[in-house]
Amino acid sequence: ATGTGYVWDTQYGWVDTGTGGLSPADATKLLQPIAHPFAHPDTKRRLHELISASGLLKHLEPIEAGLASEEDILRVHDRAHFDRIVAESAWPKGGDAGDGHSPFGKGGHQIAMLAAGGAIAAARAVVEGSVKNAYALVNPPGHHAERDRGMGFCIFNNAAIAASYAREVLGVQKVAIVDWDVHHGNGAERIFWKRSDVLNVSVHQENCFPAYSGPVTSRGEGEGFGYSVNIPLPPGGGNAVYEYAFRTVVIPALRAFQPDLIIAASGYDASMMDPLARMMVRSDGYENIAQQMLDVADEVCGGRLVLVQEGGYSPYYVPFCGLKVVERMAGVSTGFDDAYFPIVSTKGGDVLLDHEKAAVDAAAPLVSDIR
Ligand SMILES: Cc1nn(C)c(C)c1/N=N/c1ccc(/C=C/C(=O)NO)cc1
Ligand SMILES: [Zn+2]
Repeated sequence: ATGTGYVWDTQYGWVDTGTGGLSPADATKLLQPIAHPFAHPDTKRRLHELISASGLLKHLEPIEAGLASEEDILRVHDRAHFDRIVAESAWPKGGDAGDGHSPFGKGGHQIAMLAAGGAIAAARAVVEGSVKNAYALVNPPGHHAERDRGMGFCIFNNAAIAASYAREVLGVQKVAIVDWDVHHGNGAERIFWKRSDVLNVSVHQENCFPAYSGPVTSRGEGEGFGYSVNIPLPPGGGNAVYEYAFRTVVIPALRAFQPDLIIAASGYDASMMDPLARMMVRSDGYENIAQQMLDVADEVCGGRLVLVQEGGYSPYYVPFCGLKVVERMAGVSTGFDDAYFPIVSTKGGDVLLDHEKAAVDAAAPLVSDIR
């Protein structure tokens, strides 16, 4: 198949993230209400609008999100979690995903079901071959959501739900989930912790969020031992360490696993301008890892690659990072540059530092336990 599928739904721009940055406004703590909380949906709406205004949208195959079914959600999440989200979604001001810092508005369960449905629709289009690869620009994100609870702005684990749908409904045998959001992909890791037919690889800033989650020693259990790969990176890493981590660990892990489908939890919060982490990746750094993923997908699974949007909190920079990634997926150049490149290009991250190389080299031997 050729063509790049694209999922966006207007309601992804309607996620109500409340009045606080991470903590809701609280006069007793002098926490003021804020117009653009960290997880405000405008950041992802701006990425969609840049994809549209740049002309790239015309080169993409639109894929309808549709609501995931209860059955789709329950392949990954407990009934109790699902029922609580639906119940709190009926409250006048909505509820919380599960950590007290992840609010959603009234009717928010519907948008979360659309996000999971968008990831499913993208995976289905790729597996059925109506497109070669696909970008699911979904919201709210999902990679922190575990079976029994949401956290870190995540309600349902969109990528894990798509992976389970591909395996149990579409008959895909081996799925790899590669998470380059800057925060640890704890959700899919826990969900597939004991499985060896889903490989989970997470590249993240060490100890950023969840706290103390995703050390290199966290490798899975039983049948699943070796099929959770964690590459924690020291703060301050930029293009160089991400290029090195993908070239020397992530891509070899995918070659060893030989998946039938690759799903990427694609967040842009490792960027030079993100408020919720301390990495320094630029748009050209994201282009590089995207190209490495496209090449290995061509090599091992006929190019079957689905990117599912996760985090990314800079309304300035997420649009340009995402634009460059989707351009690479579609093999199209819009002719528009990263408008922030003059600002971010002189700030470093281009040289692999010894302690960064050491952190990646610590994870390299993990690949030998993948078959
Ligand atoms: C502070 C604090 N205090 N407490 C108790 C909690 C639960 C706190 N949450 N911190 C957070 C929550 C979410 C993120 C990023 C999520 C993301 O982008 N994932 O991809 C970062 C920090
Ligand atoms: Zn993140």
